[in-house]
Amino acid sequence: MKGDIHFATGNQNKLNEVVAILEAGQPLPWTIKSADVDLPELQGEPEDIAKEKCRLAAQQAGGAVMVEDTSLCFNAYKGLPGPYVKWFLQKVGPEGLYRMLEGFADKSAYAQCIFAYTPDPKTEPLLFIGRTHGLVVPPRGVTKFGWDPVFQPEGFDRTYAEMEKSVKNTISHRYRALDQLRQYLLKGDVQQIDHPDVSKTQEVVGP
Ligand SMILES: O=c1[nH]c(=O)c2ncn([C@@H]3O[C@H](COP(=O)(O)OP(=O)(O)OP(=O)(O)O)[C@@H](O)[C@H]3O)c2[nH]1
Ligand SMILES: [Mg+2]
Repeated sequence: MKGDIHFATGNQNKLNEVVAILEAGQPLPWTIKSADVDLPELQGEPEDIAKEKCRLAAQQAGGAVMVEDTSLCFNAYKGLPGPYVKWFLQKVGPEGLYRMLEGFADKSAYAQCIFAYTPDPKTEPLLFIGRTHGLVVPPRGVTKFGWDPVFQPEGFDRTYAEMEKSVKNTISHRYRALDQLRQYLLKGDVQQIDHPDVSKTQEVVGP
């Protein structure tokens, strides 16, 4: 047992998926704890956002920390709304996201998840990027998680929202990024330096 890694997020749906993905794969010799820290919505390129988010989370949480930032990127919009999809979703909902592409023949998009991991607050975060390509379609399926009803991954005739979670969690942007982080943690010589001191933490995946 190597210690704790805090997954800092304010999004319960992300946490549920991360737990399910980690539990379905090769076990990690770390305990993953959730840290409900309030992270700012930063601006810029997704890679820079994920790194800075990780630095801020590590300062709050101490010890080893992972965060993720998710983008939904329309090819017709050269990658927008990208990391700003959260605001678009809040204002116009999934239906409005689909309508943004109404005048465009190209409805292709990709979902991108970037995990950033640091073993301690002083170390530059490492990035693990996962993309799933697909189409933006009129909403189908139960709206439980953000834009899931309008994203239909390549090779499927169902949207993320219509799929079993166990299927989404083997092809999703989140799975693809988290699996790389898992491989890194299993192979890498990762050492924990500080002991985390977060008040709002909860063990979610044990070794
Ligand atoms: O339908 C969805 N399927 C997904 O798989 C998914 N992953 C993220 N999202 C949404 O996209 C925005 C990302 O913004 P985001 O990365 O800043 O997340 P967040 O602010 O909710 O949490 P966090 O930053 O505290 O971790 C937020 O609106 C999330 O709800 C998803 N929606
Ligand atoms: Mg956020």
